[in-house]
Amino acid sequence: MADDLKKGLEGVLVAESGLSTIDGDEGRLIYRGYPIEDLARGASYEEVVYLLWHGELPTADELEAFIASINEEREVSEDVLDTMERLAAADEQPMAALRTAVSMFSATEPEDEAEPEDLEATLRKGRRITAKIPTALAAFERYRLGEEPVDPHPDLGLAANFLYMMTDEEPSDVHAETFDQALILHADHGLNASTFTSMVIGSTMADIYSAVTGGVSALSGPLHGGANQDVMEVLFEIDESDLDHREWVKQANEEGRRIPGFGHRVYNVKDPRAKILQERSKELAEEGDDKWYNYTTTIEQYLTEEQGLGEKGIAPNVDFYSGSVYYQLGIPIDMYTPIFAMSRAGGWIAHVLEYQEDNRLIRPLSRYTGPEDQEFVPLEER
Ligand SMILES: CC(=O)SCCNC(=O)CCNC(=O)[C@H](O)C(C)(C)COP(=O)(O)OP(=O)(O)OC[C@H]1O[C@@H](n2cnc3c(N)ncnc32)[C@H](O)[C@@H]1OP(=O)(O)O
Ligand SMILES: O=C([O-])CC(=O)C(=O)O
Repeated sequence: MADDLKKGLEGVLVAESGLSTIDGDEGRLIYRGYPIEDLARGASYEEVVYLLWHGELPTADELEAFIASINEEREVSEDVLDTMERLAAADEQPMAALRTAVSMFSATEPEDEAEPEDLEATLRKGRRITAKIPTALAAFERYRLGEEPVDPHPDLGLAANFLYMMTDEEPSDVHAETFDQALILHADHGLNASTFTSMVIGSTMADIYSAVTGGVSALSGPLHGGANQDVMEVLFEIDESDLDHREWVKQANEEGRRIPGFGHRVYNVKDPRAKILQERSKELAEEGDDKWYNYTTTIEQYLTEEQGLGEKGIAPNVDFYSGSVYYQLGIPIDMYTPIFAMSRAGGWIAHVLEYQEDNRLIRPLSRYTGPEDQEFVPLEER
């Protein structure tokens, strides 16, 4: 039995994958050989999902067919809508509503009899999940606002359509493009905690709905996707405090409080996605309110240079700048993590498909530290 314990599985190699790779020292992220910067600049979210699922960028015809096959699956059942309405009325968190919705999608899965080994069927189910997540999430938001859900817009892509369904207004080109880029940047990231969760579930040959529901659950935590909401909460806290934002951060740091959006298991330098989102945040700030952009850049500079976090390899991760981007797009704060899930679903599905092609049950070991040789005492004698 191996006896070297790797807490948090740090540095443990558990699979081979052709999907994405990270250079944590150089700050590079690559999806199937393409630098994230090129994809963010030139592709759409749907193109990137096609790339992840099929291994190659689509031709124009392939993309058109792929988008059509997603768009025709956008509707969610009345049961899902009713549930979103009830959860909104009960003041449930959108991430919990999304977890419930994804789990419910399987009730209307037309291929629920397909064998788990039928990866073509899994791919089609993956398309249905990808198509329905924005609809369910937007409906939840509409119900929270006391409004009726908005039907999907047949002419809008996944990113723009989500903003449209949430607000009942077609987004500007700048907003739609920025949001599409954010989705691209969040689509995949090696064996992060939520992807690994989906893979573990997939490795039991459970269905893709279970794997994605598990991914949503794992992403929700503040150490993972939940940090994007926390960043904005911290910015509000700073704004409301009497302290200047540098002083606030200094004090928080001295109190041992972790700054959300900083630090990463793999990156020792600034996350390349944070760099792109920072640029987008700056552009949006130039159009409107530059307060949040200024806070984030000053805090980054202060923590990295003056507090020396940079030297320790603790730098902004993707969550640090996504919050101020989404805020400037007018998206409610508790929607940030569900939006991350909306994008990452593409990556979860890709990893499950890839792993199940040559599946082996994931089942690591733990070292037993409990007592030995206990003598059982019957209940009535205890
Ligand atoms: C999409 C994503 O999931 S990106 C990550 C989103 N999460 C966050 O932004 C939450 C804040 N960050 C963190 O909590 C961590 O950096 C994690 C969870 C992301 C990574 O955790 P790990 O790889 O396990 O690192 P670990 O928790 O061991 O920290 C290593 C060192 O960096 C320090 N550190 C890590 N993150 C931070 C932070 N945000 N602020 C200050 N110090 C930090 C730790 O205190 C520790 O210092 P020490 O060695 O002196 O004790
Ligand atoms: O890779 C990680 O551990 C976390 C992360 O940045 C992501 O999932 O995008």
